[in-house]
Amino acid sequence: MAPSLHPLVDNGITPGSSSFTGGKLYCRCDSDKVEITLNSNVAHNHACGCSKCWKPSGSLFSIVGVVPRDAVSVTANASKLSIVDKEATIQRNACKDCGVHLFGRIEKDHPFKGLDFVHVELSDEKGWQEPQFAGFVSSIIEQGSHPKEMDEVRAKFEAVGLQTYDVLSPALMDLISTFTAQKAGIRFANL
Ligand SMILES: N[C@@H](CCC(=O)N[C@@H](CS)C(=O)NCC(=O)O)C(=O)O
Ligand SMILES: [Zn+2]
Ligand SMILES: [Zn+2]
Repeated sequence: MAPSLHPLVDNGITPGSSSFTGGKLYCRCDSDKVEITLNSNVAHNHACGCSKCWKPSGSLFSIVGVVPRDAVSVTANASKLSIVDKEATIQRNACKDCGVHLFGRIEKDHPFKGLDFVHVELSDEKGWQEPQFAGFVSSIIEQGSHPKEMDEVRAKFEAVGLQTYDVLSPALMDLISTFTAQKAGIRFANL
């Protein structure tokens, strides 16, 4: 049987709603769930194959998008949250009991500082932006996927209309490089 990429991808992509303005995320504990309120839809939602992003069990990929950090609040059971790796660029706040990552925050100087990383499958609401692309695809090999399965994995993404990349999409890589260039003193006209 072909491996599951992610439940939000395997059977085709459901488009989100441009008028959707946010909702709540919950961890997967049976009781005393951590609750996060997002006052925004996500942007740049995508599949990520890296080893650090939270994935549902049985899935090869995470689905992760960003929201302005001002749009994120912990509205219940904040005491259950703990940062997975304080040294990582993205400080992923996970539920200590069920392991789900509720939000990832960047505190250091970085092009994506000010944006929090979230997984919209933790919400019951419909309307979240649909995945736009698949990134860090080759990284699944580092977690045990066979190199010979990669053609099939990329073909499955392409069949549902998602482009695959081995880092991020060109638009996001351009943003990162623009930030790096500006930090080095390069000034671009009309930007
Ligand atoms: N091949 C590496 C890639 C890790 C990586 O660079 N992940 C990206 C996408 S989430 C990133 O921005 N990481 C920053 C971080 O995890 O803090 C892995 O799978 O662990
Ligand atoms: Zn939990
Ligand atoms: Zn990732």
